[in-house]
Amino acid sequence: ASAAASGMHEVLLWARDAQQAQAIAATRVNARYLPEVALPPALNISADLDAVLAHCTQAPADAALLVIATPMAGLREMLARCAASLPAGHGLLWLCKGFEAGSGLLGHEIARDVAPGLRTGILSGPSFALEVARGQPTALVAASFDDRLPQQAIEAFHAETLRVYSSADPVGVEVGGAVKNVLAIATGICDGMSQADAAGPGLNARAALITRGLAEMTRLGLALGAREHTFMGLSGLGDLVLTATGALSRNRRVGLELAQGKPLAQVLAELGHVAEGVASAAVVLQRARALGVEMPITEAVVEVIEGRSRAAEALARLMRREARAEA
Ligand SMILES: NC(=O)c1ccc[n+]([C@@H]2O[C@H](COP(=O)([O-])OP(=O)(O)OC[C@H]3O[C@@H](n4cnc5c(N)ncnc54)[C@H](O)[C@@H]3O)[C@@H](O)[C@H]2O)c1
Ligand SMILES: O=P(O)(O)OC[C@H](O)CO
Repeated sequence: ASAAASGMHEVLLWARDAQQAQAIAATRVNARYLPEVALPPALNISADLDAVLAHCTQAPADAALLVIATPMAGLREMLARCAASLPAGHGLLWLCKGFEAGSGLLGHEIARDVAPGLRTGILSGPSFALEVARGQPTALVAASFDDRLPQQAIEAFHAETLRVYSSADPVGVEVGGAVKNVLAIATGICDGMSQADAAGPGLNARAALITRGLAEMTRLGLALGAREHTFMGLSGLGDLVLTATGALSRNRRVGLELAQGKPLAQVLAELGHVAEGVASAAVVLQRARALGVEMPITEAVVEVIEGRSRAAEALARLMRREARAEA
């Protein structure tokens, strides 16, 4: 919202917590989630979703764009509420990266269920919110089955410090965004073990995890109907490298702290933000198994998250796997 409001558009930010919305409007700072960033004066803030949606309906369908920025757990409800209020053909993007716990669905599959009349898609790619909000250079990808929606995203967000590419492969873009979170937990665990023991896994192991992680992300994506080259792009390799190695990643931090032996519940309580890879890991594995896709790194992450393996055992099991062709 901050990025768009710095441009030429009218931007309305909805927050579900009325007190928080009031505080943000009064102080121009989101003290709980982005305390370092001063919000643009042009940004309007409201806690009344019906009023926000009614305002959107006044604009022609091609001139207004809704962006859902909740965790994956809130996407279904938000899509349903938007679909109930917006006229058919309205454009809507989400930023959520994950598989829905329970249903095991990706965002575009949920949208097909609950918002079939809207033109929907994903805005994804390597983008720590803090850097985007500070105006640090970032490249994103907007993906949709609708051919006009990526262009709308470009018109809304493409600017001097934010490049927006378009993609017609929402499946690949969503698989990349969801699986990289699980792989960032894996590299966090690996790096946490390296920090604890100089004779433990090191930088070679991290590079191997990222590369073989990309291979398993691609295998799942192809089985779900994605295009292979998407995984070499911003939402695949790009977001994987960022999240697996970047100190701002919450998923990576979960892995680092699990490697220190902290219980998952404590790690999540201290984090205070969503780490989507935690909820997505088991779902990724479930969908992979249903499709006959092997995802050994994801399997190791699930074992550690569920407390069935210690990090060292999970790594040893990965190393004992039979030799195979790289491709
Ligand atoms: N933070 C980042 O750098 C970043 C970058 C790109 C994409 N994402 C993705 O965006 C999504 C949100 O991440 P975040 O970092 O903002 O999470 P966060 O935990 O920091 O903040 C989540 C926000 O959503 C609100 N929220 C939670 N559940 C909700 C619900 N059911 N309905 C409405 N609001 C709800 C919370 O009150 C909070 O304001 C995730 O899927 C994440 O993977 C995050
Ligand atoms: O902090 P993370 O691990 O949720 O990652 C944030 C973004 O998805 C990075 O692109």
